[in-house]
Amino acid sequence: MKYRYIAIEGNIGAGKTTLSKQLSKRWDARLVLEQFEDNPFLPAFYTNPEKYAFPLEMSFLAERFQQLSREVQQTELFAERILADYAPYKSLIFAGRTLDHAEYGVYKRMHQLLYTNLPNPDLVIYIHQPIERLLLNIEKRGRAYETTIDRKYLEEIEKGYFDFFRARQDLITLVVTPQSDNYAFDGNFHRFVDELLEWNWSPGRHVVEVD
Ligand SMILES: Nc1ncnc2c1ncn2[C@@H]1O[C@H](COP(=O)(O)OP(=O)(O)OP(=O)(O)O)[C@@H](O)[C@H]1O
Repeated sequence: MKYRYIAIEGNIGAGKTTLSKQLSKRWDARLVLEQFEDNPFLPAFYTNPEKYAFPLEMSFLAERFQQLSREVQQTELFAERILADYAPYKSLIFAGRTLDHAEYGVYKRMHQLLYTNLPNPDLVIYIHQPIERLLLNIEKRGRAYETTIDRKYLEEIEKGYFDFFRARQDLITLVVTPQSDNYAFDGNFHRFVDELLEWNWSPGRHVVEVD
């Protein structure tokens, strides 16, 4: 298997979780899903970002490290494919936006200390969606605490991802813009992703046209 550990990434509301669930069934892969619903700081963060950003980021940091150590590191001996709906660096990107300079300094050190022990995905598929579409998706799913998410926040998170991809040319990242709103359930899109996994990608960021 060329790419055993794969992560689906993308901005808030891009459809990562739905696509990951579909692909994990298709590939019979071990599915690793972000557990954000259990984080009590998330609703608090959206009402008072200045006060709750730091505890939110620290709790995500610990929780995701634990989850990835368990699911990815400890299953390394098995041949099974692993599919996660987030990459280990996701919170680093969010923290770059949500924390102030000094807090981010502390956060980054903690992240480095913990995450150097975790493997990076062999391949990341970044689902790129226009901001308008993200806003519609967020509205449609109707999580009460997400109503304060605006265009500016989504643009900043997107920029965080793109800056990260530019800086980390050692990782393989495929940026894919789906053509239909229903892409996560679309057999053609699934086949397109299957084909992506046949290629020997060089490290770096690749923008891939969906056919
Ligand atoms: N590190 C973080 N800092 C702040 N907020 C975060 C962080 N990680 C996740 N979140 C928030 O948690 C919620 C869930 O994240 P996200 O929308 O990316 O996942 P999702 O709902 O599974 O996405 P998708 O629609 O692509 O499946 C969002 O409100 C997101 O902003």
